[in-house]
Amino acid sequence: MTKLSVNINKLATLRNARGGNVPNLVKAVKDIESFGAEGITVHPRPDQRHIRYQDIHDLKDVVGTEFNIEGNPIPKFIDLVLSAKPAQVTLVPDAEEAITSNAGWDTIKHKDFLKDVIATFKEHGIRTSIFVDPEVSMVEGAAKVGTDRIELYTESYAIGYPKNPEKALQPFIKAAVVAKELALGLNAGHDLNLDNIAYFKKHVPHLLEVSIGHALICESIYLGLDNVINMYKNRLRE
Ligand SMILES: CC(=O)[C@@H](O)[C@H](O)COP(=O)(O)O
Ligand SMILES: NCC(=O)COP(=O)(O)O
Repeated sequence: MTKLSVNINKLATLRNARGGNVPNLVKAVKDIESFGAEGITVHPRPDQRHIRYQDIHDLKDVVGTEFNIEGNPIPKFIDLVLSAKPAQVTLVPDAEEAITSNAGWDTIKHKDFLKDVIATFKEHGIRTSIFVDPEVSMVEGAAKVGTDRIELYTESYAIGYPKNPEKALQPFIKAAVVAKELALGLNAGHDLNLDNIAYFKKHVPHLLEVSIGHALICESIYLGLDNVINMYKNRLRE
């Protein structure tokens, strides 16, 4: 079964836009989980443009499903995650000024750093995942740093899907097969949406979790949050 983890970054963007506390993230998380989400994902960036560090403290005892905290493992991020003790931490090599996540880890170049960071989180009982491009060499490098899971960065699939779904998906199928052979759990995310998720789920084996945020929140403006969450879940069950 592939779990749906809802990324609430863009609810925080909306909240911050007016300087108040609407939408209230605590209420939103409770509602999103009641609608059927199987996880909550947040990505506190260094500039706290949407999810703030305080949000993590406010949400850590509210999330009743799986809490997944994503981010670049700078020291203050590591301290934040260790204090929150989420179900999962996903390491993302974001440049601070990046408008969004735009690359997976070079798990060969950063092997020693990733080994140390992952060991720290695992010592504290936190499941680890690292954000990687769908490249076999990067998946093999991920296995060598001791991570529990990888998250395949799906932007290239989202871009290629409308033109040639089969071609866009090939690297992800290969990466998924290798991940299984190396006993790595498989997550995926970035730019997945209601149009492209079913084909991805149908053809990529061993997929444990997808984390979806930007498209899901935008689709919910038209179709409603409860309805959209269940539309994703139905597509993940096909
Ligand atoms: C790692 C990834 O692709 C997303 O989880 C990321 O959280 C999106 O970040 P923004 O919501 O800031 O675009
Ligand atoms: N890890 C991907 C994620 O959490 C959400 O990415 P997106 O759907 O906002 O592109």
